[in-house]
Amino acid sequence: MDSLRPELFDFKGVSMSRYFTDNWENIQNFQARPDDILIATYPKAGTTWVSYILDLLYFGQISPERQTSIPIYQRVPFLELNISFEETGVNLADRLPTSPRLIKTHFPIQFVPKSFWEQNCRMVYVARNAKDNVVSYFHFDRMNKVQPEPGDWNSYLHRFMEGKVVFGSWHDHVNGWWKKKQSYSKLHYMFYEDMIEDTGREIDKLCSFLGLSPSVEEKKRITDGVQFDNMKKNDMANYSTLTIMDFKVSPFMRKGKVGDWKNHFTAAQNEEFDEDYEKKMKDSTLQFRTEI
Ligand SMILES: Nc1ncnc2c1ncn2[C@@H]1O[C@H](COP(=O)(O)OS(=O)(=O)O)[C@@H](OP(=O)(O)O)[C@H]1O
Repeated sequence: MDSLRPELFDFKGVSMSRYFTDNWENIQNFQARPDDILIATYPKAGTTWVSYILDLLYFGQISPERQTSIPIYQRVPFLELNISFEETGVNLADRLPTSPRLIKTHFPIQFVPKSFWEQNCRMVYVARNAKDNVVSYFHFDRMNKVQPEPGDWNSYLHRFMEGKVVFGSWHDHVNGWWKKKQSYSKLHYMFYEDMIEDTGREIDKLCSFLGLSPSVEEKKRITDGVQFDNMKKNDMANYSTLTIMDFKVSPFMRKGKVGDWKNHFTAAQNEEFDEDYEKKMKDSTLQFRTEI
């Protein structure tokens, strides 16, 4: 399985691996529909969490069997994924029988296929503070055999700061989508830390953006079902059915916390990271919480 690990290379100014660029023409020519909902994130920012919430909001009641038979990564296809032994994300999305279609992407804003804009699709972006994000990404790259070799924590942290990880710079990603939100009204920008603080409140905001009004019981069922411990033991949400991931190295649903970075960063790494962060985020109005 180790031979599956790809190289990182520069693709149109963004560090990428072949698994997300090989199908480029088909991805860029993807035909979005007006009711498609694009769930966009930098990797490890809470994609699965929000995907599962959206899936429950739209289909939890009308097709409960879906919850016990179809893994989340098939219900919400990963648009740019192209691994030879799996169905491509584009094909999966094309064949989705549902309406709306929920589609996942980790693309920076400039890579989003143009038909999503032409169709004026709704988009949900989730951002997570950089420190917890890099820790989560490091453990993910250790256990996921189709990600480049992560190396040791210190070198990984430095590569993350330089944007030399798959999907490129965290700073460019969160800022690019944030800037887009100022001109594109159909983009709902969420924060992982807010979800941890009050999941119910964030579901309410999401519902108001989507024009949904679940009953009190339904909302309670969803809020409970998407709590970390419940998702962790839910085989349709925890990725345990995917063989490219080695859960003995690290589980997909790993900690689900704000502030785990403190268990990884040394004082020196933290200082260096903060200094670099200040420079890269100096023109941004985005505010993140690294503890709550
Ligand atoms: N319900 C819930 N509550 C809290 N945290 C949750 C939840 N579901 C997923 N997670 C955490 O999100 C991290 C995985 O991020 P993604 O789903 O974006 O991963 S991926 O990019 O789609 O591979 C990963 O974070 P870490 O635990 O810090 O590694 C998951 O544990």
